Amino acid sequence: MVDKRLVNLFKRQPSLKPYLFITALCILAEIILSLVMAQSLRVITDSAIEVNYGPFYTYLIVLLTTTALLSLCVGVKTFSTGHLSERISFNLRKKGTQKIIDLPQSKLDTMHSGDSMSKLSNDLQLIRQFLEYDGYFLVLRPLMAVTSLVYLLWLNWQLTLISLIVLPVLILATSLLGKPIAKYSKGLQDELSSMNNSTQDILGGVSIIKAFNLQEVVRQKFDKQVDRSLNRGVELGKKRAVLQSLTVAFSFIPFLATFGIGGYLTVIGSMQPGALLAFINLLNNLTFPIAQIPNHYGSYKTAMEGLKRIFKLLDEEKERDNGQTFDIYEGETLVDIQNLTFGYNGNEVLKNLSFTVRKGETIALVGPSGSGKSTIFKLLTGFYSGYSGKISMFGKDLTKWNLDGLRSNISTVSQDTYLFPATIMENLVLAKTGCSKEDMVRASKIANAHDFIQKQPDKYNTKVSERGDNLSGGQKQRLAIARAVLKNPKLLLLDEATSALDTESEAVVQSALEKAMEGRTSIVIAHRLSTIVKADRILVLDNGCIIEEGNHQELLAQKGFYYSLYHKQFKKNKGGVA
Ligand SMILES: Nc1ncnc2c1ncn2[C@@H]1O[C@H](COP(=O)(O)OP(=O)(O)OP(=O)(O)O)[C@@H](O)[C@H]1O
Repeated sequence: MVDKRLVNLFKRQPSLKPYLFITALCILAEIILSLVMAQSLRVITDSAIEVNYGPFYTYLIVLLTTTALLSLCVGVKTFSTGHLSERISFNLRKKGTQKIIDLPQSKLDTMHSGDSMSKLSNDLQLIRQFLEYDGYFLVLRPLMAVTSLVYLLWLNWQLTLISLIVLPVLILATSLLGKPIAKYSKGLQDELSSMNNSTQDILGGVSIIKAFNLQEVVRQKFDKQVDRSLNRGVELGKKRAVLQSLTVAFSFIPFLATFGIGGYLTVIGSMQPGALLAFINLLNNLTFPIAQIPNHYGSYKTAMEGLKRIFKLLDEEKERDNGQTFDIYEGETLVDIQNLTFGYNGNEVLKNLSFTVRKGETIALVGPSGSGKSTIFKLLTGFYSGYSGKISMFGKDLTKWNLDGLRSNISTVSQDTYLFPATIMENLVLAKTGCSKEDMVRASKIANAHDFIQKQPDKYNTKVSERGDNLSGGQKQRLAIARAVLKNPKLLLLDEATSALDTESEAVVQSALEKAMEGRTSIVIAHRLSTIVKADRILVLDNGCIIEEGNHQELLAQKGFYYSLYHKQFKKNKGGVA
């Protein structure tokens, strides 16, 4: 009955055991105290009618003590369930975020960030609410109902059976209505998740939306999504409303029966007034919990749906963390690729590639868009696996490398530069923990970044805003180059896409890239003629195959694919962007 994962949540956190124990004690105490309270009411009433002061005062004290203990119990229970729910939801959030960091890039590329956000916010909130409130009552109320029933039967079994004649109808009605509630809750969670995805997409692409005047289209699409979620929410609300009113209606019938028949029995002297009072008091503990159980159960189902979605993320396989970090490599061939074939989802993108990169060389990758240049980078850095053929990095097979170890030897400057919302200095030093200020300034100078950093309001301590919006595209790229240089890598992977920059900025970035490459081994996805001309070797890719290889002059002399690419793309840009 109880979801195994829920049990495991507690099992995995032994530090929560004391709080679970306290919560269980509170449940037990509440049950016992409610029975004591009913019994006290009974004796107090009867002894007052019989003018018997001894038991009257004794039970009055018992009643007052019980009330005080019940208040204490509620306080302790609120603290312990609050603690449990917070600890568990924080732990899940921590693990979920950690898991996202640990996922392989191939998995991340198929996920939507909005969906992950939904798991770590909406779903977690539902779990938190359940653990803090409904979970407690889902255990307490059935137990309370059973003990109250036993006490009622002991008090007057005939009246109990008559009063509870409608109980099966109440249980049936509430459980029948409880099922669709769980179904609608799941639908609502899925809708909320896809709405989160859209919000994330809108936030990420707001400038494009404005630039292309897509506000109305996006608004309408989003409105439709909001309407769908709203309808689900309204439907859920309707079902809950029917459930609530049915519950109230049915739970009143036992009281009416008790008042009528119990009142009559009291008048004719077959039942003591105190017993009637105790009966009514405990009847509340029986019918009310039963009526509420479907609500708590609905919340349980919703929370378990959320937990299932979170566990789906937590159960994803991590990027491999095995392998070795090898010592400094003294050989000449840094990269050796033999018969490399690779595809995404069964579509071959790289076909039987073989090439080497020797120490100190600059290799330029050129080829039409979609020919597989960036994919080579993704494989060399271990972001994607599942290739056939052999990739040897720094003298060792890539599969033998520990990925952190491998990546510590490589710096990548990609087309999209990501800067963290932190200071410029923090963004730079993450490349090399413990580097000195001098190292950082030196790297920034190589990347043509030092001068513009000095002009920022707080120099190296200037805060970069979200997505680096307070910096120009060229400045962001130069910071990314500085970060790459600061790492002092054995291999530099550069994507030279400077097309988004104006001519002046592009020249500064280009010179930064050239300085970064000096004296290093680099593979460059080349877009500029100057880079291609200076490259030791050019690999010409088309449709995932290396179709030509050589330096600029050799390739021109071949008058093949490169020759026509050069005339179509590079020559007209004369040192500019392809
Ligand atoms: N994560 C992915 N999932 C599925 N297909 C992908 C993925 N990444 C790239 N591709 C496909 O692989 C092919 C090669 O892409 P790649 O990015 O390597 O080309 P490229 O030569 O770098 O292109 P460009 O010069 O435009 O950046 C393309 O057809 C692309 O659609």
